[in-house]
Amino acid sequence: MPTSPQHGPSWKALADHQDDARSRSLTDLFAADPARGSDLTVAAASLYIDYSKHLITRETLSLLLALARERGVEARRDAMFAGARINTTEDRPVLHAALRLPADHELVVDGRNVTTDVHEVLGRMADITDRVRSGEWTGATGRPIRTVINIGIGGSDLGPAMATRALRHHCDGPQVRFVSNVDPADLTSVLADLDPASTLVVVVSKTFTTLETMTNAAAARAWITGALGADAVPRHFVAVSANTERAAEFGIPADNVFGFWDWVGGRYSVGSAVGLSLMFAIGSERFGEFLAGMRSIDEHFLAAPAHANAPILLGLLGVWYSSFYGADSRAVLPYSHDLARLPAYLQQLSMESNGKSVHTDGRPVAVGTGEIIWGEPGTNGQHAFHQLLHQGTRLTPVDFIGFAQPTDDLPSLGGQGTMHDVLLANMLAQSKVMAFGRSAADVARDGTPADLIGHKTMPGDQPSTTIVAPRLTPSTLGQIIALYEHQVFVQGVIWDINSFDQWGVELGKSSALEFGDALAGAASGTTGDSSSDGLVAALRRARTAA
Ligand SMILES: O=P(O)(O)OC[C@H]1O[C@](O)(CO)[C@@H](O)[C@@H]1O
Repeated sequence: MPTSPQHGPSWKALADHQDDARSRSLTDLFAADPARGSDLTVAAASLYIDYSKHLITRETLSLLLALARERGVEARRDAMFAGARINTTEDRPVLHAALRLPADHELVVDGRNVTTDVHEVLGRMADITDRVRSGEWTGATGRPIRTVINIGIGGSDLGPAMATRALRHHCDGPQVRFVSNVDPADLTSVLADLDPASTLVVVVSKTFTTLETMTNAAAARAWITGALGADAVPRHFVAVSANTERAAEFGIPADNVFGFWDWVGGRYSVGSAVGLSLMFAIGSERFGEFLAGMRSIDEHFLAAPAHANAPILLGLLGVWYSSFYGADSRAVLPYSHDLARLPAYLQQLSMESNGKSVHTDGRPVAVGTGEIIWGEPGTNGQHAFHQLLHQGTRLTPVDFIGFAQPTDDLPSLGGQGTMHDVLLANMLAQSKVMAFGRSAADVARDGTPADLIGHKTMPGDQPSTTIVAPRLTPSTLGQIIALYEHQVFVQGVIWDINSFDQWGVELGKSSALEFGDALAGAASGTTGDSSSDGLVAALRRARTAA
């Protein structure tokens, strides 16, 4: 049984080393080690990752790598890829990596070759995708499908929604829209300009019990049947679920149900049938490239030695800041407008996975775990929250993500270079300024009045990783997703937490049902606390107010 990480010799060595390392600025570290800008980098598939602007020395790195060895990261990784039941609280294997295995790769779990099952579903997905995109699949009145609506939430929404937006340039199928929130404003606004006769609804829910999704799906069914009659459902609804019985009960015929398995966590499911809407948008071939991109990072994670293994290095850096520096959050700043939803996607991936406070055996965790992930596309964030990153008091590691080649480009204002160059120049400038800042002496040299020197001094030492890819394609998007998946995994192993359950969200779900009754006036008495009682009463009063 793994011990708590802080009891091992590597943790102690890192804590001692950190006392020493804290006094060294990034400016000092680069001056003392001019090669670090090229040495502290790692290549993974087509990603080039610079981690030189972190508050680490080469000694820190070797101590972190010793921690990874001590915590058995590589053995745990191998166990995950082999199908061991590492999701212990739910007694399940964790096999999202099997979703991108080639068809001839055998992986037997519980007596079944899971790759056969995966490719059977991928084949069915490709078949319906081709029929919808070609117009062969028609709605109940014989009209081809022009719009697909993905109804799902959490992992059944964020992955395909983020990826469909990111791959806008590769979308040449029906228009795909996403509905997730139980706020009726979401569904209503999405349906507003649509014709039911040319709309296909994909209901995505691993459990097929999630209240938000079932509510939206029922409302969408009423919208379809209201216009086209009850018999229209099989022509206008398909389902993606690990619970095929429930999907059938909803009225979706088995032929229209695309399964996946309990060994795929919701937040790790974009490569499964959960990606069906994405496949409708980009086609099955590009979806295959997306999976191959993920696979290329899986292979890197499996084969690269730890010191050159991107997910291991990035996972260790996440632990370094969360557990040793007490950093609460990490900003993810894609310098790509098409990746606008990546921070939201990574919020679920990381926070639902590692937002845990007990070890795998249920004992409380005594070190900082989990990271708050947030961010906006560059350059928008620069004019909103970067001030805090530049001159605030908090240590906030940053991930910059940029692409050498643009998806769109226009001439720059000055006519020199292009807007994409301006975008990239801003990314590079932000990572430099955050790292090295500007000293008081430098500010004073400019003739700045003494009373403004403190205000204009930039402390620097805001650490960052920069991830660069040639271009935003299905493959590179898949690579970025898999990189983060495995980073989250590495952190969970080091902290010895189960990154694959999410018991914490259950209580809120059952509590919401009770409040539903209270708001409707169906429940009598108290909700159990005076604040909630007051809020229910205020909402009920305000409903009847003019
Ligand atoms: O796909 P389902 O079963 O509807 O679940 C949706 C989401 O709800 C959660 O279970 C909890 O928020 C997520 O893990 C999951 O992605």
